[in-house]
Amino acid sequence: MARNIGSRYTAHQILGRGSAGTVWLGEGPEGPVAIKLLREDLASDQELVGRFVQERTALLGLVHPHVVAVRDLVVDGNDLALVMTLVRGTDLRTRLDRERRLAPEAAVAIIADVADGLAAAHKAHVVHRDVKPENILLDMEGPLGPGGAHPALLTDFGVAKLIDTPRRTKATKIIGTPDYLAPEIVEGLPPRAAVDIYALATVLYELLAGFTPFGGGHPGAVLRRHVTETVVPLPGIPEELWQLLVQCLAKAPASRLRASELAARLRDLLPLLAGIPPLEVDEPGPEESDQPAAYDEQQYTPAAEEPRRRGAVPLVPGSAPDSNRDTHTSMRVPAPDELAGGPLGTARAPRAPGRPRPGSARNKAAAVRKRRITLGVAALALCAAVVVGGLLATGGGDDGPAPQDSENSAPATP
Ligand SMILES: Nc1ncnc2c1ncn2[C@@H]1O[C@H](COP(=O)(O)OP(=O)(O)OP(=O)(O)O)[C@@H](O)[C@H]1O
Repeated sequence: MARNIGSRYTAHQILGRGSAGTVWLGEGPEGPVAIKLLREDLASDQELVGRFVQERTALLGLVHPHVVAVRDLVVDGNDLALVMTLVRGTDLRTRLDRERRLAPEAAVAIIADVADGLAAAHKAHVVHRDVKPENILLDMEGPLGPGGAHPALLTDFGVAKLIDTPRRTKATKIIGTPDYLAPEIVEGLPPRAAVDIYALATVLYELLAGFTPFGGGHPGAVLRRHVTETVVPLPGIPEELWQLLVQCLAKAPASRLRASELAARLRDLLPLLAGIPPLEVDEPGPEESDQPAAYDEQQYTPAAEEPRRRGAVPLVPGSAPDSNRDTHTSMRVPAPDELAGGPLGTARAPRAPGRPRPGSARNKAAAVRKRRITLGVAALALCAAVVVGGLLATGGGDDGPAPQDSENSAPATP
C-alpha cells in the first residue's frame, strides 16, 4: 500500500521497523530511496521537530562512501521523515545472526570501512552515538573487498541526538545501546568522538567472538562492566589485532585511536589476516548473566509489553522494533558505589573451547569448594594443635608438637 511522504516521495513497502520509526522502500524524483518515517508521537513533538530542522545542514552535509547519505528531511503535517540512499543488501546484525562469527579478514575490512565513515563524520564534528551492527549496512551491489566483504555503510547518523532531547531524557539518564556504551557515558560525561571508537571496537570484538565483551544480563550489570572490567583476550586472535582492540576499548577516551588512524591501522593488518578462519571461541553460558550487586532494579523499567531481550529496552518507550535485537536503553547514570564490581567480575570472558572462564559461575563454585576444603583442613590442624598442646601441657606426650602444614594452617582466603 503506497503512501505519499511530503510532495516529492512515495513510500511503497516496509523494509523494517526500529524503535524510532519505520523504514520504507520509497521513490523520489531521483529514483528509489529508503525513507525513515519517525513515529507519530515523535513527529508531533515540537521540540524534536525543531531539532530536526536545526540538524538539517549537518545531516545533509555528511556525504561519504561509507555513510548512508541523508538526502532530504521531510516535515509535512504529521509526517517527519529522513530520506536516505537505499542500500540494497542486509545489515550487519543479520549477517552476524546467520554466521555467528566472521573470519578476521572480513571483520576487519567491514570495521575499516565504518571507521572511514566515522572519520568523515568526526571531521564534521558529528558524533554518531549509536554505532552497533544494526546500524551498519552491507551493500550487496558493491564490489567484494578483502575476505569477501561487501562495502559497509554506517546509517542512522544523528538519530540518537535528535531523540535525546532534554525533555525526553534528563541529564542524568543514559541513551544508547548498553553493550556498546563507552564507560565515560556511563559515568555521565557528554558523548564525544571517542565513544564511537569504543562502540566500533565492541562491534569488531563481537564479529570475531560472536558476543560483545561486556554484554549479558541486566543492563545495570552491563553498564558497570564497561567501567570496571577489562576485556579478556580472545583465544587465537593475532596479537597485532588484539592490541588494536585493547587500545580502542581503553576506559580513558584519550587513549583510544582516532577514526582515521583506526581505519589505516586495520587496513595495514589485512594481509596478515588473509585466510585465517573464524576464531574458535565458546559461547558464554547463561551463568554470566549476573545481576549487579548494588544496582537498584526499580530504576530499570522496560516497557510493559516489552519482553526482556538481552537486557535492552527501546529508545522510546512503547516502541516495538520488528526484530528481537538489542536496541537502546534509557537508564539513570549509576552512582559510583553501584559501579564498583565484585572480585570475580561478571563479564562474559571468552575462553578456548573446553576451558573454564575466569570469573564464571563454574569457577566460582570451584573457588567455594576449594575454600571449604582449606577451611576443613585448617580446622583439623587447629584441633590437632589443641590436642597436642593439651598433652604437652599435661606432660603426656614425648613426640614433640604435631607437624604444621604451613599451607593448610594459613588463614582461609576467599
Ligand atoms: N538506507 C537504508 N537502506 C536499506 N535498508 C535500510 C536503510 N536504513 C535502514 N534500513 C533497514 O530498515 C530496518 C530498520 O532500521 P532502523 O534504523 O529503523 O532500525 P534499527 O537500527 O534496527 O533499530 P533502532 O532504530 O531501534 O536502533 C533495518 O532492518 C535496516 O536494515
